[in-house]
Amino acid sequence: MPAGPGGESVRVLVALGGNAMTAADGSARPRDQVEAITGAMEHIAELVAAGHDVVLTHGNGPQVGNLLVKNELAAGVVPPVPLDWCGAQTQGTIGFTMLDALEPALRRRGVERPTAALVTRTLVAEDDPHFREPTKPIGRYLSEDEARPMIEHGQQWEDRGEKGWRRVVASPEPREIIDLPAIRALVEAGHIVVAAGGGGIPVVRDADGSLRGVEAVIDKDLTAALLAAALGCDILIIATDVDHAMVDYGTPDERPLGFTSLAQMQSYAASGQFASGSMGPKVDAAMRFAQTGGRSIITSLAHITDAVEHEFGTVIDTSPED
Ligand SMILES: Nc1ncnc2c1ncn2[C@@H]1O[C@H](COP(=O)(O)OP(=O)(O)O)[C@@H](O)[C@H]1O
Ligand SMILES: NC(=O)OP(=O)(O)O
Repeated sequence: MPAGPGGESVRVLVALGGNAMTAADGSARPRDQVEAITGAMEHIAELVAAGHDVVLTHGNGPQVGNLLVKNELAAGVVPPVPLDWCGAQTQGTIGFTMLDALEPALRRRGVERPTAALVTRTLVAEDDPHFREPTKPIGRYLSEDEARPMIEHGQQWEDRGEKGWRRVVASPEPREIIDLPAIRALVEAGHIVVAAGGGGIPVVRDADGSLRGVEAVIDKDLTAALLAAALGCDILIIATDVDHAMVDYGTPDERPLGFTSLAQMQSYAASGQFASGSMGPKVDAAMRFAQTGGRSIITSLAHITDAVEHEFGTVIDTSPED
């Protein structure tokens, strides 16, 4: 019998980190991406084969940053496209690559399910203060010396610790998933859906009601929290490259968080335990979904079935004292 923590089949939204779709050293050649995604889809197929109703979303930080650089470098030869177009292109590329890998992984487990990857728009506010203060790291890590000429050229880069420097771009708050009705219809019709990749293509609504893409990269974990609540998911899994969120991370006293009440997590977050641009938004998204009454789990991709069925990872839930 397929089982969630209480022995039942559950609806799970899995948000896959952009890093899970590149080689361990960050290399993003097409074959690195196909290989990483193929590995990731084995874990997804295992969760589906266990009987759970799975919806997928994914990051695009490494990919959208690389695409932006290609556009900038080729600007004298072919017309460059804006960042929101780059984001849309990553949804297409990552989406179809996920489906190509997921379908055979399901078949090997005797599961036949229709799949779909949906180009998804996410509404943001044009006056969102995050347009003025870029926070979203994208693309490759470079040394400070390599980043310096780009900074002098007007780009914003940030010291991201031991991995190096990374370009940062605007990342407005996701307000509404425009294509939610289509996602819901496909999910209810039994499809395994990949949606809202890279947090969704950021769009603003003009006075006449029409939508227009804007240059930004939305945090996919924050959109995932919105999507999970809108689809009535029981569990949001934020799958990344660490088994647990940790406190005192990177110090000799670091320790993994297991089951943690929402109130306790809020207190850790308020004391600055989770780095911005990496674990910070994951914890933020996890807390937002827990606040809607769901269960959020932050863990590594390899442990997603364990996370659903045996509460592995950092599990955030409302407990009676919350
Ligand atoms: N408190 C923390 N606990 C665990 N990991 C942390 C913490 N703070 C920062 N990190 C870093 O966050 C990374 C995961 O975030 P990120 O690289 O953005 O993942 P993804 O691409 O999977 O979305 C981990 O590899 C780890 O280096
Ligand atoms: N858009 C986004 O959040 O991508 P990453 O998960 O790759 O950072």
